[in-house]
Amino acid sequence: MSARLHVVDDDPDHLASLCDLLGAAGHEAVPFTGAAPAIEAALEAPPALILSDLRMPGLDGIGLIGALKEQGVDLPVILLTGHGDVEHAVRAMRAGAEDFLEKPYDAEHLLSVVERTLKTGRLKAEVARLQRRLEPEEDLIGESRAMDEVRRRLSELAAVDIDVVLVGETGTGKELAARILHRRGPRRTGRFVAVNCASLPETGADEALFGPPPGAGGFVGEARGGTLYLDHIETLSPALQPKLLRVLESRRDDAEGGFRVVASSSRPLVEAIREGAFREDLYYRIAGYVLPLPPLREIATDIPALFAHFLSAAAARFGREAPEPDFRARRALQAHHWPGNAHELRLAADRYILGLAGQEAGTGAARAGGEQTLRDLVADFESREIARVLDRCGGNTDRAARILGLPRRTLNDKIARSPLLRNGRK
Ligand SMILES: Nc1ncnc2c1ncn2[C@@H]1O[C@H](COP(=O)(O)OP(=O)(O)OP(=O)(O)O)[C@@H](O)[C@H]1O
Repeated sequence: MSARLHVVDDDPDHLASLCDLLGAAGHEAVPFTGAAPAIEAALEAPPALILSDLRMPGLDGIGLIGALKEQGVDLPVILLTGHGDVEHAVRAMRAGAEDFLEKPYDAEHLLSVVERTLKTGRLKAEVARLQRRLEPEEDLIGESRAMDEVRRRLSELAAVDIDVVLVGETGTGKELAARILHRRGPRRTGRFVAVNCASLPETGADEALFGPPPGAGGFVGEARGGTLYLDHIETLSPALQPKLLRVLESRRDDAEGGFRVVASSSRPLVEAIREGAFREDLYYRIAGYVLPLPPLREIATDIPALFAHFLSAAAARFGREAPEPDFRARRALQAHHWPGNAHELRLAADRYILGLAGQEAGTGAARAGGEQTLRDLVADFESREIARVLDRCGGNTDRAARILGLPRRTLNDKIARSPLLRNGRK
């Protein structure tokens, strides 16, 4: 199949003969006598591949690959190296060259390498297209000002390929945000490797992270060219912190361009630093930008939309009808504290769809056939919230009423009406 190829060589005779050869094979070969104009042209209209000499005055072939990567252009580049120039060939491959050819090259061999690379490129594009269709891009839901701001920041940060620390309570969408940073950034063709620092085993964590030869395999190796998501980094053991620091420092000299780090923490890392639980030098390696994610109670206007999203997902998962939104319960949904944020809201939606909302709490609100209204569901949450606060206050209804912002009589009424609370107070 014919394709448009960019050919780069500072020697005009070589350049002309390469273009002739590729043209005779049915391709459109566009000549460039230096890396800089080739990069500019590739940014404007990316060719199917670039065939470039390695050694050129000014920016060489490896510099060309680096510059394209930096600009977020993912293109296969084949480099032409001098005969027996093993050191440069190795550097070329490490820098991310698709392949290399030794000069003087055999015309047939050159054409077969070009064809193979074009075929791989077409397959990759097809796989990416199918993947996009199978996994429609998820975005953060919410129309509040705070959520708007988070989405805008994420788009800006994704484009500049900076390391980011996401700070937020459990279920505030940190992992979803990290995936968005990866998917919209220049490393999107690399892998997104998620590591939960909280579940790294005491022994063997080293190997899992860094692989057998230091820095070669493990999660860190898999993430090369992509994004390493360090979930719950505040829990990374003191023994592993200096090791991670060393790996991150060596990223700078990594010929393959290293990887992007997105870390998440459930509390501000500066707090952990103050307590001596987190290394300050490690913090300054990863905190290119610190983005806080708001808890649901601070973006209460977004709760109904997110709940509706989880309801329709649950309905699809359990093969049930998605219910009509019930606006009467809107305020009550918004008044709940949702300490588990999206995780808790998703479970609530599951329970609602399965008709389990009132039953579990013993409020007696559940009806047969999954017919509870959102009101029942909210009554369930309300009872749980009251029980939690009463528990914290040692059963003192005066104090509980103050914390809950309810008149004491209203609280007593609610306790009298809820079997869960009545039983709890016996
Ligand atoms: N604003 C949002 N819009 C759409 N989906 C959301 C939103 N917030 C969270 N979710 C979804 O809720 C679930 C939990 O979110 P996620 O795993 O990203 O949270 P997290 O902060 O990483 O949690 P944890 O701290 O427990 O690891 C995911 O399925 C995520 O897609």
